[in-house]
Amino acid sequence: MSTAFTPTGLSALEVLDSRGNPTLQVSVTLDDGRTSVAGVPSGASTGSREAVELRDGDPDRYAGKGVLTAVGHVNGEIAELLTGRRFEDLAQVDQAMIDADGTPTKARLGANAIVGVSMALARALSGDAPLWQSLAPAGVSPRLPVPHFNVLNGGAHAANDLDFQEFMIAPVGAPSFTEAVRAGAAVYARLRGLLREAGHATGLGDEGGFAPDIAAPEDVLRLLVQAITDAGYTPGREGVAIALDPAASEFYRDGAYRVNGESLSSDDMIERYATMVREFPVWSIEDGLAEGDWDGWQRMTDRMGESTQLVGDDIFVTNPAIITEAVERRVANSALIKLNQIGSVTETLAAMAVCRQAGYTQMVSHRSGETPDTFIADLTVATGCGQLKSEAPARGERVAKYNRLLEIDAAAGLPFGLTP
Ligand SMILES: O=C(O)[C@@H](CO)OP(=O)(O)O
Ligand SMILES: [Mg+2]
Repeated sequence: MSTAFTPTGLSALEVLDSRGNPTLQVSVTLDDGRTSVAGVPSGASTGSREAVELRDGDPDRYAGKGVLTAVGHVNGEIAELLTGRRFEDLAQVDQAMIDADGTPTKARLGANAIVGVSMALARALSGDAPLWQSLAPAGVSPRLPVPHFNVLNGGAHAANDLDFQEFMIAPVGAPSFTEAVRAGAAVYARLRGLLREAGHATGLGDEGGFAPDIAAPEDVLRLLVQAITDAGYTPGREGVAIALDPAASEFYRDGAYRVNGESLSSDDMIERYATMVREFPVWSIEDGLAEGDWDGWQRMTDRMGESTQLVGDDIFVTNPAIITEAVERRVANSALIKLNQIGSVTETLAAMAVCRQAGYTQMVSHRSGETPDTFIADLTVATGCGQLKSEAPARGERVAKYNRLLEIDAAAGLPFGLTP
């Protein structure tokens, strides 16, 4: 990405995401004729410090509100800013958009507009090389990730009574990416069977996981262990482990965590997780506590950080400055990485660099509202972070990411697994 270039065409249009909400598709052309397109994802359980996704009119973003203002900004102000101008690299373009926006949260032009342009440009700049190759930071060895399949949905992603948002299966011990995908698909299929046999509904949540009416997280964990075993795998890090994203900000109200009718303090909640980790093969917990509960996070890291991956999502929002503060305060030991949470490719790579330097692991993530765009598959490989969550192996927009990784695996034969 070191050769200078000039964008000659830039445009956006409104398309639908996987939840049926409007989002942007951005197209870019460069002076040497390279073109590319990117689709912008959108979250439902968002952190309050995320870069601002511009929606038209009503602040109730999920009432089918459009993105025409953001589309207009790409077609108007951003196109005017970038086209015909010579740039040295993507970082320069991203900075130009950040400066033009002028707000700390990309609220004026819209993080959805800016990140779409940034992703489309990164892809155009890769030219004939695979995107993962051109995104790879110096000194980092590309790697195929352990896929994290969200096979059971609750919280803001499903209409059931389950407070925890995501129960993921993670084939940590698989010998290859292909085998990991097979394991994910097999356990998912077996889980469907178990739910049916128990008389539960097998309707799907927003991310393709099942959304049965099971209210206690421990009951779900029991079921997952059964599904893993029945599918012929060993539950745990040597086979198929479990990762949780309770998305605790969503059930934290008036200073207490509300889980399955109980009202729990931070310390109760930590105790509950410690028991889960002891009794079930849970290897990773994302957003175990709420985004504002930094003291609780510190205590949880103290208590569990040695043995369990503790991932910050809502609390970190892929923000390099917030992650830096977390490192200083010994909060969590891992960060979830979402491009649209910070709003540009350059800042996403910067957040991952902060993590690498601090010894924090990283898990690249989709959003609950997705498009078929596979950018995150390449980003995961490029940064060698070893973990991706793109959820259930059963919906086109999720499967697209896994299929892109299978393609990369077949073409490049890279190492697989968690960072050594
Ligand atoms: O909480 C999360 O990690 C994400 C993705 O699974 O959900 P959303 O995109 O709704 O924020
Ligand atoms: Mg999350």
